[in-house]
Amino acid sequence: MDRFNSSQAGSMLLQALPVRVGMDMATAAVWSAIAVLLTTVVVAAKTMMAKRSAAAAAKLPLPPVVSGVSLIIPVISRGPRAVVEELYGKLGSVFTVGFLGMKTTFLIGSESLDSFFTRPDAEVHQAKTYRNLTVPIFGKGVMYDVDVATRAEQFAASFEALRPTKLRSNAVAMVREAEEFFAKWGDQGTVDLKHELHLVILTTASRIILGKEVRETMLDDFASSFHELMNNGTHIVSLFFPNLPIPRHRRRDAASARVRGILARAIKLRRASGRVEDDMLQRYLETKYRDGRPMSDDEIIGLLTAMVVAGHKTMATNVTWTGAFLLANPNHLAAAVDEQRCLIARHGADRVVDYAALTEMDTLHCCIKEALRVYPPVPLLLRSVRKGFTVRTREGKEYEVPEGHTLVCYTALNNRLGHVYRDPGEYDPERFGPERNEDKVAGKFSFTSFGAGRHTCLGAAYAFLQMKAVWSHLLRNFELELISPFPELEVNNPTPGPRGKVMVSYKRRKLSS
Ligand code: HEM
Repeated sequence: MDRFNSSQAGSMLLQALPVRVGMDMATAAVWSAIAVLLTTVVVAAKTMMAKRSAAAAAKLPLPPVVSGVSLIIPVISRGPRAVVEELYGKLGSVFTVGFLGMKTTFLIGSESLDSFFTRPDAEVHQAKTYRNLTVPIFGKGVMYDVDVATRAEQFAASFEALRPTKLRSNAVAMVREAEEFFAKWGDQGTVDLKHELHLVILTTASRIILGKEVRETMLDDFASSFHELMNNGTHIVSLFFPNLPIPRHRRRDAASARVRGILARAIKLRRASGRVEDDMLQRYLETKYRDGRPMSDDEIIGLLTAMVVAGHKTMATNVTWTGAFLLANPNHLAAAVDEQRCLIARHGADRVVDYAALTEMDTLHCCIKEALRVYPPVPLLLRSVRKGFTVRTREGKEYEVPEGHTLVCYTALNNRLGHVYRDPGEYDPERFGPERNEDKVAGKFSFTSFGAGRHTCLGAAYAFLQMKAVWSHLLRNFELELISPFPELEVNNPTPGPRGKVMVSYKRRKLSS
């Protein structure tokens, strides 16, 4: 292309020169010769430069490689994070794991992650790696099963329903749902907090995302089918072999059919009622693609499922970890309770907690964010390389990452780097306070629990509001105590949460200023 442009420029020069100087044939011949010479020199120089830069690129080494087979036993015995951390210590912030002919390159730390988060999909592709897991759950024709442009339109419709103006009304619904849900608890008792929090998050999502029809008439059916879908559809095996004929996948597919049936009924009811509601279902019903085509029912069902999946396990997991950490750390619990006391003193005990009040809860915000840092609900982000690129490591080395590699942003380690976070293994919400701001000062990809860049989470603001609505209600209305051991992390799950039950005892109280 460059060569073509240079020749073209040369011939244009040849055509233009005689006219400009208005000369005789001899002079024109001299100028023509000069032009040919110049063109030849330019073309030769460009070709040489192109060859040199290709040679330079070719000379860049590939990242150091380690055999995946040698990691199987360490991963099983010590867990993936410990193993990746050890490789990071030995090989630096960029390295490749080779396994069964696949090459997976880990990019650790803010300095190495730029290409992962900012390159266009044509070069660093997101969908391919997530398709296996999501198509059996969301169905075909949505999210990672469509081209980038269609997905962008589908996300734009979803984002419309998550805008700050919408979040104001969502916040009221979130607080109301929390009040109604916990009103069912007695004056004192013992509960599995994990189970309860999963339910309250799902109940609220069913109101704000799926709408009144599901919330009021089909919630139990939806909750049990959705639970079955998530339990069976998100195993690590499904990420690699989504259609393996195993009982787990048969249960997943049956649950998926039930969820689809429920959502199809909700759409029908909404259409028949002629009502216009303030929820995500309404948003999709009113959406038209750029070419004027409305969304099909199948697409709406797929997107509604996708939004509940994207938000439910992630938020439910994180509110549970937040609870476990607060109940295991009395000083941070006391700080979060004090903040609620101050807000009650400032606004009065009777003022309903609304969007403005939730956004004032900075201490609680940091407690939630710190749980997201320590145990990110999505610990592993994936991409595939379609066009090779150069990466510069924190240690100052340069590598070529070639086409065909899978890329990993391993948030579980990225969020715990010692040069970014002080005592990274400690639960310390104050690290996000204005004095320390540890994630901000260390580079823009230091905290990747919501991803970053091109595909950053669309629901982060929604998620913080929802999680604060739940915890501000609990802090104001209950004294809680963790009575089971501090939970361990689930294994073999791409979105791991706390393993087993998280038992707490509660006693009702009315917090005052
Ligand atoms: C604590 C809660 C949440 C966490 C930890 C979380 C985490 C993430 C992460 C890590 C990504 C980036 C994936 C990648 O780069 O490959 C992401 C993307 C996304 N999230 Fe969330 N999420 C949460 C809540 C939500 C909620 C409540 C919604 C919607 C209701 C949502 C909708 C989305 C969507 C649509 C994307 C895709 C964005 C894109 O690819 O352009 N998330 N989320």
